[in-house]
Amino acid sequence: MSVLEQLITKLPKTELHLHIEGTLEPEMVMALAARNGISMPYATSQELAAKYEFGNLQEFLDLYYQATAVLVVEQDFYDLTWAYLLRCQEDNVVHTEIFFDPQSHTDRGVSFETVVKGITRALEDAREKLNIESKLIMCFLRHLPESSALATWEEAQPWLSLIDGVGLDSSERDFPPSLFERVFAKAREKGLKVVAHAGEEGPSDYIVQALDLLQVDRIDHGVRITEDDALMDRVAQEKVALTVCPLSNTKLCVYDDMAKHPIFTLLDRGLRVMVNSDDPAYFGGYVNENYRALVTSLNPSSEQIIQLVRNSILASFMSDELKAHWLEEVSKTAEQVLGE
Ligand code: HPA
Ligand SMILES: [Zn+2]
Repeated sequence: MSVLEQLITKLPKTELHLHIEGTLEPEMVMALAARNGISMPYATSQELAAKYEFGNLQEFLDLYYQATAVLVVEQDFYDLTWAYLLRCQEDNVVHTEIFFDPQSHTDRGVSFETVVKGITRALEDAREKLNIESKLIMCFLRHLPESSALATWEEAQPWLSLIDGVGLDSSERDFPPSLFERVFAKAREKGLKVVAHAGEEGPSDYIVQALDLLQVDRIDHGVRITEDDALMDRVAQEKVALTVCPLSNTKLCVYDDMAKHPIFTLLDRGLRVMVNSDDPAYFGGYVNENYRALVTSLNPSSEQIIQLVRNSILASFMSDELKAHWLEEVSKTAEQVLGE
C-alpha cells in the first residue's frame, strides 16, 4: 500500500458536509420502494444508477428529491442513516456532521418527528456501538420561500435538543443567502451553529453574504472563492472553513476535470479546507474515495493530505478536548505511517 493510501485509510477523519438523503444508494431506493409499496419510474437499481450523469446541480437535485419519496416511516430514516454510519466505520470517519432536508419530507406528508427520530436513533446507536460521534444540521431548501423556512424552524422547536445547527442548501443560482437572514438570526439566537452552501455554482458574492448576513460558522463548498483574491485573504485570516467536496464538484460539472480542482491551491494559501463526500450515493464515493480521486489527479504530498485531515478536525463542531484528542491521534498515526 502506498504511503498516501495508508494515510487515507489509517488517519481518523471527520466528515462535515454530508446530506443524509444523498447516501440513499440505488439498491436502497428500490428496496424501500418495494417495502413501502411505492412505484418508481425505473425497474431496477441499475436502471436508476444509469441516470446518474448530471450536467449541473439542478439536474442532480431533480433526481435526488424524486428518490426521497421512498423514505416514509421512521425505520426508513433509521436504516438510511445506519447504512451511512457503517460506511463511516469502513472509512475511519470518527465524527460526522450530517445534513437533513426536512422540507423535502414534510412537503410530502412525512412528519418532522418521523424524520428526526429515525435519524437520531441511528446516531445514538452509532455512538454506543460504533464509537462514532455526530452532530445534526437541519438545512433549509433555498428554492422554497423564506416563509417555508420560517415554518420549518417553528416545527423544529420541540426537537431543538437533537439539532446542533442549521444550513442552507438546494438550487443556489438566483437564491442568495440574503433571502434567509431572518431565519438564520433566529437559529443563532437559540445558540445553534450556522452554515450555508455558497460559492458552489453561485458567485463568490454569495460567500460574502453568507459571512456578513447569515454570520455562518462555516461555508459549504465555497470553491468559487478563487474568483476573489481579497476574499481568500479574509477567509484565511478569519479561519473560516470551507467544506470542499471534490467528487461532487466534478460530477456536477463545477470542474470538467479533477486536475483543475483548486483544493490544494486553497490549502497552500492557508485556507481551512477539507474533504467531504456531499451526496456519496450519487457522486461516486464516500470520503476515502474523494481523497483517492485527489491523489490520482493532483499528486499531493503526504503533508497536504495530513493537513486536510487536521483541518477536518479543526473545523468540526466537536469540543476542544475532543479536537485535541483527535489531532494527537492524527500526529501519532502519521508518524507511524511516515516512519515505516
Ligand atoms: O451539493 C449540493 N448543493 C446544494 N444542495 C444540495 N443538496 C444536496 N446536495 C447538494
Ligand atoms: Zn451539499
